[in-house]
Amino acid sequence: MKKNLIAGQWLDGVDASENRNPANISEVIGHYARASAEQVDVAATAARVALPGWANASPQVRSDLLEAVAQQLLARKDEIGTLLALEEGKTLAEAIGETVRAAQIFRFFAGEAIRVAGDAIASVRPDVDVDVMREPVGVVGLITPWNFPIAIPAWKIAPALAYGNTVLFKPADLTPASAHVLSEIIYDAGCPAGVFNLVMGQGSVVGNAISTHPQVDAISFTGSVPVGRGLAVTAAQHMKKVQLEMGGKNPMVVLDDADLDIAVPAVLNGAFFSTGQRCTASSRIIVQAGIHDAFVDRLSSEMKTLKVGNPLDTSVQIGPVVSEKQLLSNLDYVAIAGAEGAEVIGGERLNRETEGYFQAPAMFVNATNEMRSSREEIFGPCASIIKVADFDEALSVANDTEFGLSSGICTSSLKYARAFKHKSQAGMVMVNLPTAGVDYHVPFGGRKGSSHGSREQGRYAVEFYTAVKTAYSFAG
Ligand SMILES: NC(=O)C1=CN([C@@H]2O[C@H](COP(=O)(O)OP(=O)(O)OC[C@H]3O[C@@H](n4cnc5c(N)ncnc54)[C@H](OP(=O)(O)O)[C@@H]3O)[C@@H](O)[C@H]2O)C=CC1
Ligand SMILES: O=C(O)CCC(=O)C(=O)O
Repeated sequence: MKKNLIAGQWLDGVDASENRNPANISEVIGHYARASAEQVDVAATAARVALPGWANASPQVRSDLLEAVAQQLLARKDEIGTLLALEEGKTLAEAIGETVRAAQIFRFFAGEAIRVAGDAIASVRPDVDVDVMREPVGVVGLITPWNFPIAIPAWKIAPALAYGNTVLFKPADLTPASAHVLSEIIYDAGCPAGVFNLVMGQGSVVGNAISTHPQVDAISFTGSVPVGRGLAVTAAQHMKKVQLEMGGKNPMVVLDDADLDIAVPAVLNGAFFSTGQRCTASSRIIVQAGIHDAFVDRLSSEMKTLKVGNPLDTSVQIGPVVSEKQLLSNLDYVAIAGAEGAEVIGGERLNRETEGYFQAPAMFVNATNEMRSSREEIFGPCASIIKVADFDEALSVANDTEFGLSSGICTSSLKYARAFKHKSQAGMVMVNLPTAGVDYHVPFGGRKGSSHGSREQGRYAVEFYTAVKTAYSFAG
């Protein structure tokens, strides 16, 4: 049984989750303690008690801790990547890559910890100095999803600790193993008791207890739109700072002048890699009429060659869907797209040597942007192909969505690339690149229904994880 870390102690929970391999559902990866609301209370109190010590610790101490975590993640990337692939189902290469990305994030924020800066601004009054300073927000609750079970925790925990906050971390109940290893590494690196608390368990119990706890000052969440919206309301009721990263229905535009050698791999990657389980996945492929048929032919023939199977087999390109619930939901959307009049290519459940949640990638050709399958986030390896007449229609369809996380365009025209970068209503815009797969050191986030609050990652994370104080002093 893997335990929670509360107030510096590894503690049992009230019950436990059973973590199973989605590529081989008879294989149990481990049992993970689920905390109670009372244990969340103990963790929150410990985080509050630990806050002054950590907030006032030398930035070098915080930096050294984060660097030690980065080094351990790098040293153990193959072992952790294997565990991650086993519990979440992404391929070994993707899982090791995600572990390295987590290490790079910790290393980046090890640097940021010693670069916290303010402003000295001239006062409008004589002999008065004005200093704008950044202080920790306080106790932060970090609630993360299953699809990036080590990178998303890393991009919340590392800035939280770098800027002097104390942490309550709740990973997804479905994928606690990578989060648990990361927590052990943070503990072993010498993090003081109460500064970092791991509280595993279900969202309805542990997540709810964190988001309503009076000692928690701020909540950073990544996950679904309904839960995110609920957290925004709860945060407002409790006057907590909140940051939400939610869904996407990300468009990839392919213009007549696109290079198919760039566009097809970009769409294969953006739509189907990581089994389509990325909030940045390309799920609406908006293709200009002149290139449409050639693009669809080539995409469908290359899609059919993608090898779906056990993520530990290094020749496999697409691992299983994460859970039975998610697979059934994906299969429903495949049926919906067909019933709505799209021509469905692929998308069926697949049998492999072991019993798992395997699904063939799917294209919904001749889709329209009005179809449910083009409007709702599926979160599986499924992409609608929508034909348009010209750039203006492509842009209008791309922006016609409640979401606004990432978007992309494949074109050889500087004019259209530039126009798309400026007019796309998304937080992240890609030119001749997949909509998914972002750098770790630049801002991450979206607009409209995709995100709420300030940006994550890179130097922009300082906005969420610090509070600004303006200090006036009279020296006359
Ligand atoms: N934008 C993104 O990056 C992601 C989007 N999604 C979208 O969400 C859908 C469902 O995925 P899922 O993981 O179930 O997403 P959820 O939003 O349900 O879960 C995300 C996190 O929030 C927790 N949570 C759930 N309910 C509450 C609550 N009431 N209060 C506080 N925390 C809560 C979850 O806990 P628990 O683990 O117990 O459920 C998990 O840790 C996907 O199909 C996809 O559309 C999913 C993952 C990432
Ligand atoms: O595309 C990426 O690299 C990140 C995607 C992501 O953060 C997510 O799906 O939650």
